[in-house]
Amino acid sequence: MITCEGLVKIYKTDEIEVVALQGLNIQIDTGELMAIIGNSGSGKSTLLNILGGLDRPSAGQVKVGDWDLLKITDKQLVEYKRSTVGFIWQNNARNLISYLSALENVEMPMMLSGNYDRAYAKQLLEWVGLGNRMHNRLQELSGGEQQRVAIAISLANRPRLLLADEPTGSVDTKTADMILSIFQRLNQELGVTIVIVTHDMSVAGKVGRVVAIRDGMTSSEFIARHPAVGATDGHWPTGIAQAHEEFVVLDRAGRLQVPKEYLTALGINGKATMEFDGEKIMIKAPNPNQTLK
Ligand SMILES: Nc1ncnc2c1ncn2[C@@H]1O[C@H](COP(=O)(O)OP(=O)(O)OP(=O)(O)O)[C@@H](O)[C@H]1O
Repeated sequence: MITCEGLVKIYKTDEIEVVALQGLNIQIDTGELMAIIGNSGSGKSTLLNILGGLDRPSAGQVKVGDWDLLKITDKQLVEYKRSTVGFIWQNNARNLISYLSALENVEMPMMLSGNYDRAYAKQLLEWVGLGNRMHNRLQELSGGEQQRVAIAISLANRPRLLLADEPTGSVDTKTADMILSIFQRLNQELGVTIVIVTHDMSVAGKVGRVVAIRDGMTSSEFIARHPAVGATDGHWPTGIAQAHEEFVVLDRAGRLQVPKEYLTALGINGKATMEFDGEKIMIKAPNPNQTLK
């Protein structure tokens, strides 16, 4: 469903240029429930904003279904955002209108897009476990309940792709678990492709695949060994290691990212030696006794 190849995003502010994505590659299949994990500033939100049509890429390839987000016109982008993609943010205030009821909030995007469907709006609120609170005003709901309303809203226009930026960032563990269960159900029952961006390692154990981003590039990938097994201890890498197998990501040119800790531990800086013994490849610090002549 999603293909990014050599994706680049450069932010230009006055004289400073920030390269937020530097040739990122990622492939996400239709029907996946996956997470993108990375430290602050690694480029996660930038990627999500590009996939959501909120920001434009600088270069590279980015396709979502039939849409080419590099070449898309502004008019097509409006249509893309309305028809294909739903968004959930950590701070749900920007999705919600506090003086309207939960139901009215879900109906609002339906009205704006001309697809008003009260029965579906109610069904969505049932799905997120708010069947008995749908007539309450938003301001009468807790933060966790509001976040669940935001999930219902994001699905109002029946998007095929749901993008969630730190959806569990401002809720307690119990609510976070509930939100992730809702995602699992929506993914299984509606077949919505769901991409979650987070630095919350406990999310990792509850999705099929985790892609780690470092410095604006995909670095490694964790695939669930058994989709039903979820790490609940929230620890990285132990929790994810139990449920997932780790792979390093290689781009088409054969480039990979070696974790900084490994390089530091081996004192590798700038140059390394590489050996292939027929089965494995070994990267070592250059031998200081071997000087180039
Ligand atoms: N609008 C912008 N203008 C300039 N630089 C930006 C802008 N948005 C993001 N950046 C920079 O791009 C880099 C990647 O930012 P991004 O928000 O994508 O990271 P992130 O992984 O989502 O971080 P966090 O977890 O803290 O949200 C950072 O260095 C950030 O400062």
